[in-house]
Amino acid sequence: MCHLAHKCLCRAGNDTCKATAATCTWRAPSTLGRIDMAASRLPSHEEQLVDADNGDGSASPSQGAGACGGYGSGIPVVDLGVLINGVAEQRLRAIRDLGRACEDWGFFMVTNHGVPETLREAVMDSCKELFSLPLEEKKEYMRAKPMDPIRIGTGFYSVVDAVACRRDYLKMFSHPDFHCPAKPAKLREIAMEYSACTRGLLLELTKAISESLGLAGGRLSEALNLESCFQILVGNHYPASSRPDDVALGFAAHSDHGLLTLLFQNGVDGLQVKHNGEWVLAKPIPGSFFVIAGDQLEIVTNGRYKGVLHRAMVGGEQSRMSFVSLIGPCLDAVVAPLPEMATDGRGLEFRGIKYRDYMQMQQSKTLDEKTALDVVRVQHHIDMSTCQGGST
Ligand SMILES: O=C(O)CCC(=O)C(=O)O
Ligand SMILES: [Fe+2]
Repeated sequence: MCHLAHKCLCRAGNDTCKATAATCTWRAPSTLGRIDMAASRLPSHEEQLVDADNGDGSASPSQGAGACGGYGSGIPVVDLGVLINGVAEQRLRAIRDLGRACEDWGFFMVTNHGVPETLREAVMDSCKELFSLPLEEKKEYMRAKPMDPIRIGTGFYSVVDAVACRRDYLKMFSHPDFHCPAKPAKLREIAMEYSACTRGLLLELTKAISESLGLAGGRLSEALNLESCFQILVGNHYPASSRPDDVALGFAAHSDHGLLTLLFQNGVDGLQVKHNGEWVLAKPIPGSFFVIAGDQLEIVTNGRYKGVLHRAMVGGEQSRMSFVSLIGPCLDAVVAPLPEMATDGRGLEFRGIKYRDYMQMQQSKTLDEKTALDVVRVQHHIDMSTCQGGST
């Protein structure tokens, strides 16, 4: 059980804290070092396949362009410690800032999140070990289909990729049922703990997001049946290139199918987020997480908070890794805009869809920016007879 007096984030989603004393320690972000595993060389699946000559898979130069970001690039920062333990006035301000971050960016960093750096390192490390396994050990999962609970692959979903993406991935469904490859042996326990810990964090954020919309803290959770929320863990590996000027697409522009995505990376940047029509390079505050708003947040809020477009660029001599924990509604929940969100005469922007069906559709489509969301978007026909002339 937790030994700390303050509220343990691992308990946010469950009543029983499963964290050990070692993993439940609240740490200020300033004490957290960055994970630097970039230097060590990890073979890509492609290399493992020993395919004689694969071509270079480079993306067009325009894909490589991206506005430079620093912590100063304006990406909002949310202090979870204040959201959970802050006094009333501080908390209100933090919730208002969180609402603004969701509305203006759909993307922010979270600090004071309570997930121990040792746990982040452990999960990234075991994921790296998995990628290093001989192909023979991974083959079973490389044949998996999008809705299979464990999948290892290359690209987005290789069968439907329109562009070559230099990305190897491991995906595992971790809630309501936990799935994990048998090897490496240590992955199971670590991933289970990471899943519980980050689920608690994401549910706590969801509560605050609900409040930021002027709703009760439990409203989103109740509408999406988050007690049985779907959760997936994804490890991404973007292999290094031998040419330092070789900038390419690691992961094409997309929005995530879920509600909220939590992401951290090894010491190598590459994640870009679309903001005001520009690609902004996301540079993390050491020890922080990125939070990415997903399509289900856009649907349930009737478009007020948008699932943000993001992509990963790769290039240079260091391989990049990122680790994702994503929560979505219960797979059987029909997700539709909350009636409270259809105010100011806008009407409903989306039709309801079962999350399982949405996910299936998104995973089997070619990645083309927002196509999956467009399928459930209601087309409002403009009655031209009521138009008064040109716009301002
Ligand atoms: O690797 C990254 O930074 C992006 C990964 C991502 O967008 C995803 O896994 O959905
Ligand atoms: Fe993503």
